[in-house]
Amino acid sequence: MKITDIRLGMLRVPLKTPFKTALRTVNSIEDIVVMVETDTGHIGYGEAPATAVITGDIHGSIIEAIRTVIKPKLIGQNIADLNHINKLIQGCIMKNYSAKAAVEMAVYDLFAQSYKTPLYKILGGGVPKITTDITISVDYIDKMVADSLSAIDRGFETLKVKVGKDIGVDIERVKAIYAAVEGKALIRLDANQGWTAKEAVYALHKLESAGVRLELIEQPVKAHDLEGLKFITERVHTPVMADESSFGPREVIDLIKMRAADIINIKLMKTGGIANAIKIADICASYDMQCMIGCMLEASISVAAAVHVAVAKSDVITKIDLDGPSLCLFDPVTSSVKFNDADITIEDAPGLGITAIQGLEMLD
Ligand SMILES: C[C@H](N)C(=O)N[C@@H](CCC(=O)O)C(=O)O
Ligand SMILES: [Mg+2]
Repeated sequence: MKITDIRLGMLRVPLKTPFKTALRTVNSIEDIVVMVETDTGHIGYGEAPATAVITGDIHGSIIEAIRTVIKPKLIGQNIADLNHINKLIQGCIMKNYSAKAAVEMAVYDLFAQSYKTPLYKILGGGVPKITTDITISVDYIDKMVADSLSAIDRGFETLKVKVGKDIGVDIERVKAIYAAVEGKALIRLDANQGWTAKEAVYALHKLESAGVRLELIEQPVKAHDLEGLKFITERVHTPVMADESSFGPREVIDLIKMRAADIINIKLMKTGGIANAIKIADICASYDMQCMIGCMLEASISVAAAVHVAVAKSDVITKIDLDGPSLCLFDPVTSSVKFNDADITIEDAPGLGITAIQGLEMLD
């Protein structure tokens, strides 16, 4: 099975409600879809969101990186040579992790299709059923409480509560949500780099001493502020998770050696794809460290790839934040990965099992 072409499309999906974090507000998903075509007629699918504030990637850079750098290296390559192809993708251009991830997951899709097997089985197997949290966007306190209660009504048992806007209001936001959902849902916080290290310690001590039990705090400080992350990790009981501070395996090794965080959030758009995500999971496992697998604001093609990774590495990936499809007004993708609010399952079909994408605009 040889690669004959790589085609691109744009997938637009409106969100149910605006997605608001300390970094940005978004009303719809607009992702680049990658289709890797082969001489056997098989097509592998991938997807890349333009999360400029986190990865630096924009639509134009994703398209250009794939068209002008990655594609010429991959035409003619045999899908059976998966590791060789991965090396070409990772080595042909610096950074551009979302473009690399989208192409690499399409190649993995084809590799698994060539064995007529679901991707997670090729990655090591597992039980094809996981449970995700749901994001509660940062907003007025009453709105966040109402959103939390309606998420619980939809069956979500873990809420990823966005903070990081204003430390005083953030403390009140979390107290109010905790009072409303205590005993019904677990709360994890994500400040998306919005606090200083001292503010984070202050806020977490206030919350801890008020009896608010949090599962974890994700990325309280700026991505580059590893010393700040360590300062917080050493001073609070709440586990600290690195998100924007950890992209690839090298950053994760640095964070572990510094003891700067307790948990790592793996995202395919930060690692540049599945191979590095698995590498990070294995590094963390060897240090007895847990991981989350997360997503950007992404539709269900790339999130499906993350679901396959989560299932195969469930020994170390113990926390799931794959709520992109649940935030969408509808799912335009038909695949073997079924997103049913908190419950995500994989049916038995080769590769990522994608059979149709509604409303895809071709870019070439
Ligand atoms: C969508 C997911 N729950 C999430 O919050 N992901 C990111 C933010 C992604 C984005 O801005 O697109 C995170 O910070 O964990
Ligand atoms: Mg985060």
